[in-house]
Amino acid sequence: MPRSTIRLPGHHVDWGPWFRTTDQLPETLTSESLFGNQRPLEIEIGSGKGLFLASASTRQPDHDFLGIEIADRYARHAAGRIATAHGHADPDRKPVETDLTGQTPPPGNALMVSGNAEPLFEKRIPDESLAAVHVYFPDPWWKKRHRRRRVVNENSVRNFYRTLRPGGRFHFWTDVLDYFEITIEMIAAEVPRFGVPIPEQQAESTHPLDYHTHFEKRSRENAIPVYRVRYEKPIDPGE
Ligand SMILES: C[S@@+](CC[C@H](N)C(=O)[O-])C[C@H]1O[C@@H](n2cnc3c(N)ncnc32)[C@H](O)[C@@H]1O
Repeated sequence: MPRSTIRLPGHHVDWGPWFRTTDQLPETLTSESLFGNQRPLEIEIGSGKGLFLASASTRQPDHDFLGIEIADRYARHAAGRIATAHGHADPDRKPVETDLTGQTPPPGNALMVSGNAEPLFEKRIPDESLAAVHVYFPDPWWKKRHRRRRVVNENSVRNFYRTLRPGGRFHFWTDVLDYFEITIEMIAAEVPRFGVPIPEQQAESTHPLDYHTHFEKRSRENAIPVYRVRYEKPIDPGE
């Protein structure tokens, strides 16, 4: 489904401190280097419009959340949504540019990065450092010859397993049955220590921003089935 042109945050939202380009990031990505604290760190790959990150980070102030989104305009839009969710929107704010230098520390427990998650997971996230990895409704790349472009692939699931701490979670939701089935088989073959996928439920929504993500909302409004699972890294990964 083609994506509509996305709005950038307005001047009334001070979103710059919630946004980074990849070259503004510290070399190693941890709660300490990104947020200056020791909270458990959760990463979402492909945050789209940022609904999950905005709601999860306000719901769980004792965790840090990093969203990585390759489409720059979406990453900026998502930073605006997060800033708004954390009360950094003011209709009376003067129309001044927000700070996009990456110098202002994130004012809360969430940060949006504009860039490709794959190289970041390859080298810049320490082993056993993450509390969770979230991938919701990744681009399907339907054609067989394009499947290697999927963000959940042999290499990325090995990196998810490596970077999750014992007990850490990998959440994977999709409305593409083929992606779901191939991924479940592939994880069983590539990272059998992840164990069996655990089905996840989505509660009924009471208002439009109550959905887990925008694609979840779209799927449910169109009665499209959604396949939702999580994996948990064993507490003793040697077992
Ligand atoms: C189908 S959208 C789903 C967005 C959101 N998760 C949701 O459920 O509403 C998939 C998103 O993943 C992003 N994406 C694709 N490949 C990526 C990558 N390698 N790194 C970061 N983001 C990526 C796309 O730009 C797109 O915004």
